[in-house]
Amino acid sequence: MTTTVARPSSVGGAISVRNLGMVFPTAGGETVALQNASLEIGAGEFISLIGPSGCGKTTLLRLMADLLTPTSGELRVAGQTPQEAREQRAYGYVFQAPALFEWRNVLSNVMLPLEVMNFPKEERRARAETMLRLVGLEKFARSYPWQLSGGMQQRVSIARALAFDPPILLMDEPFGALDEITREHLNMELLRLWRDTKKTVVFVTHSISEAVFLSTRVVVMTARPGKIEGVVDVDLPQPRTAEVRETPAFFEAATKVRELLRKGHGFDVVE
Ligand SMILES: Nc1ncnc2c1ncn2[C@@H]1O[C@H](COP(=O)(O)OP(=O)(O)OP(=O)(O)O)[C@@H](O)[C@H]1O
Repeated sequence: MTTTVARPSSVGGAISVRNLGMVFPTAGGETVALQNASLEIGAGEFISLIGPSGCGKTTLLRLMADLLTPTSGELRVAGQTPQEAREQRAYGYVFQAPALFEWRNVLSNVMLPLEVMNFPKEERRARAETMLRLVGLEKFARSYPWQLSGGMQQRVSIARALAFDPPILLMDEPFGALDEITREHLNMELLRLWRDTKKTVVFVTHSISEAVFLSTRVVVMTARPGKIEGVVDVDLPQPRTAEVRETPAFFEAATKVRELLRKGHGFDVVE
C-alpha cells in the first residue's frame, strides 16, 4: 500500500485577503460578519487581529482555515484557495480551548494529526517528541490532559498544531482564559517558537498589550458590519524581551491601536 503524506513545507506562508465579505443568514435577517476586508500578510509575519466582540475576528480566521466559505471577495492562503491550503495541510489551527482528547496522553494527542495524515509510525513519534521539546513539555509526554494546567494544555495544542510543520499557524485567542502571568510567559514562548520556526502567525486577541508585544503588525477591526479599521506597524526590536513592554515605542504602538479601537467603537479619541 502506498501512503501519501502531504508535505506543507513546499508551500509558502503568505495570505492574501481581498474585499472579503461574509454574511450569515439569521432568523432576524442577515448578519454582516465581515465587509470588504483587504489585507496582505507576508510569509513569516506575526499578525494580530484585535477588535470588539462580534467584529468578525474568528470569522476571518475560520475563512482562512476553510471552515467557512466567503460570500464575496477573494482569499488565498499559501498561494492557494483555502480548500487547497487545507488539503495541503498549509496551516495548523489552535482553538480558544485546548480541545485535547482526555483518554490520550500528551504524546498521543500531539501524534493524532500525523496518524490522520498517515505519517509512518516512527516519524509520528519523533515529530511529536520534537514538538513537545519545542513547547517545553517533553517531561509530560506520558501525562494526561487532566493532569496539566490550562497553560500547559494550551502548549500541547500548539505542539499538535505544529506537528506536521505547516508554514502557517492560525490561533484563535489561545491564551484568553489564562491568568496574566501565565499569559505573559506563554507570549514569550510563542515569540521564541515563531523566531525558531519562521511560521506565519495569525493571532486573535482582545488584549492590546499582547497584540503589540507579539506582532509585526496589528490589524484593528470594528463591529457591525465587521471591517478592518486600520493596521498598526509594530516597530519594536527583535528578539523582544519582557522589558520592551516598558519602552516608549511600545506605548506609542499601544496608543495607536487603542485610538483605532475607540474610533471603531464610536468613542471620541482623546489626543
Ligand atoms: N455561524 C454563524 N451564524 C450566524 N452568525 C454568525 C455565525 N458565526 C458568527 N456569526 C456572527 O458574526 C459576527 C462576527 O462573529 P465572530 O465570532 O467572527 O466575532 P469575533 O470578533 O470573533 O467575536 P469575539 O471577540 O466575541 O470572539 C457576530 O455578530 C456573530 O454573531
